[in-house]
Amino acid sequence: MIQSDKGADPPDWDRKLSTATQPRNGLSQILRHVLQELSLFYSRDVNGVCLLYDLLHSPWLQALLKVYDCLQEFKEKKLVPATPHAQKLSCEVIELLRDIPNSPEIQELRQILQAPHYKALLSAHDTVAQKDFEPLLPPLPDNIPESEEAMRIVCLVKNQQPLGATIKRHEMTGDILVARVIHGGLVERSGLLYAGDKLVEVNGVSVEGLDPEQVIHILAMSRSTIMFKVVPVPNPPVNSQKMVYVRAMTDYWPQEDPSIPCMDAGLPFQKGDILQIVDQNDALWWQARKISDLAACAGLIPSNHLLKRKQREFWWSQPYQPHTCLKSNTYKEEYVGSDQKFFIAGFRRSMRLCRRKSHLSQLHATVCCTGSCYSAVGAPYEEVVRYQRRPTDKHRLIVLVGPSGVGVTELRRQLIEFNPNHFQSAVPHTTRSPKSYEMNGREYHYVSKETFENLMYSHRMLEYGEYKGHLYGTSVDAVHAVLDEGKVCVMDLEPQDIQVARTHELKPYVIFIKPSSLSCMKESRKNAKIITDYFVDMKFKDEDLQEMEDLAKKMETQFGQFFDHVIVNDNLQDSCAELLSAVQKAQEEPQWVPATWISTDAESL
Ligand SMILES: Nc1ncnc2c1ncn2[C@@H]1O[C@H](COP(=O)(O)OP(=O)(O)OP(=O)(O)O)[C@@H](O)[C@H]1O
Repeated sequence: MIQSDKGADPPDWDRKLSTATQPRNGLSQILRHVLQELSLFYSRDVNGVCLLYDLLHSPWLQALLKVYDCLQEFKEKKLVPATPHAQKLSCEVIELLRDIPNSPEIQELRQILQAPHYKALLSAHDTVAQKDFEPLLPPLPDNIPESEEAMRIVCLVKNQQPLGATIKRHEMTGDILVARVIHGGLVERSGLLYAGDKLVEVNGVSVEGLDPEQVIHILAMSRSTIMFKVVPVPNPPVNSQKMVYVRAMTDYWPQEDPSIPCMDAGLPFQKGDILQIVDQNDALWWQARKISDLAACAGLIPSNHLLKRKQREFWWSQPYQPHTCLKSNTYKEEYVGSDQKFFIAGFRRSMRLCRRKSHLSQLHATVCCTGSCYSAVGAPYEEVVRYQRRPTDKHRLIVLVGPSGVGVTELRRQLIEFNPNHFQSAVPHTTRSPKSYEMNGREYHYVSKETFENLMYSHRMLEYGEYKGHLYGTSVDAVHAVLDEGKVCVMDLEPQDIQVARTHELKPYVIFIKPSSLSCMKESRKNAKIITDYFVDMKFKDEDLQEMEDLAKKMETQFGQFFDHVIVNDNLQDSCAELLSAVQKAQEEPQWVPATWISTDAESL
């Protein structure tokens, strides 16, 4: 804390400053004036002035402003090398030192001047000072025929980066044309070549009659500079489109796509990646880069339309397989955790056996196939925007997803127990009648089958299933009831139900709970129990863990594009901490969300 010595004389700041070298009109000078003014109030002991005086008077602020002023002065000066021959000068000094009687200082100076890194530094200095890094351009030919007047000679200096342009042969004329200029590449940054320019010569070699591959070979052989002679395209295309961000909903590997115009220019991506689309001029091939690497040159990706077509072709080329959904919903009667300290609504216990028995699972299987087949027929890209929840906005719904037994319920329970005033589950609906100790709206909302089915068919149910002849499910309104109280609603969903929850009103943040490796699971789940249909808890068998791992892989393959965060549930305490931090980030930090959640008139790609 900064303390002020009330009543004491103001420190002698003016004198200190006047002895220092002050740049004219610098910030230091302004500060000096402010302090002069303040010193009047300081002596009158005006409230708060001492604190401000001490702050402005602090040596670190003084030093910082001095540095700032020096930098400002330096910025205005034009940099001119003291000598462009520092290396030669250094050699001369070494020669002179030979004639001087030896002393420790002379010896040290000689050592410094002869050190290889120092010599390299001087050499680099001279290169820059003499500006001999600029390319030596070959002289223009004297006798340029009149017909070549419209030609342009472009010289590019090669560096480590690819040139960033593709070429093709015109089907009719056989001319070699620049097919596309890649955003962020050397060619694009030079602004000298455009898509449609006709190549006439490369490094003095005529390209007439050559294949694109032969031209590429000439380019590959060129060393430092490449000279193109081109007939410029009359109206070079201008990329005036705004940049769009999308979430990839499928994987794409250019190496496996024979239809890509230039495999080397392709951008591979995986579902869930956020891409910045920088060019959509071509109806089939767009240019994009990953937001994780925005400094990189863009790459080619199939357009929305083209990728959809590819997905459909692939889908139809597959042999028929009956659709088996990952998991359908079943509900245990209620949560009876042994260490439950207080009542928490909305906890269900599930079990594979029970699930298989469920009659409704068959019905649900057909419904949810649209979800599991999503990656095959759905939109390949989803437009996204950065969303930062405002403190007055409702909280985002937190959805936990994971294979049965991985610890979804355990993590959710621990999160709610951590702060039940902030985190809460939604109260589910059921068609069974309440037990004597149950209260409508506490354990469940008890409704008739007809009401339940109405909710189902009007899409007001986020999830539903059947257990022992009764329907169970969680409604959108039950989630809203939690959110309206200003709390964070935490629920677990089967992955095929995520799509139903993905609405602008709930803005779900999906966390995938993933099992760790089999060997780690065997160790960490030694004492863990699977909850069975008969309330007899059973230890995990090896095949349970293997099944969990297989299911997790399937979930990631089919639904990975929807996961905002992945937690590997190895150590329970670590996973709880990670869950808490992820949930906080979801509410407080900007996240990529579908553009349609933010503005209803967002254009679809
Ligand atoms: N990281 C962990 N380390 C050790 N035991 C764990 C861990 N996570 C969960 N468990 C235990 O594993 C068992 C199964 O967890 P849980 O009931 O949460 O599974 P689930 O994912 O909800 O599956 P289901 O939906 O089938 O009930 C519980 O006994 C739980 O305490």
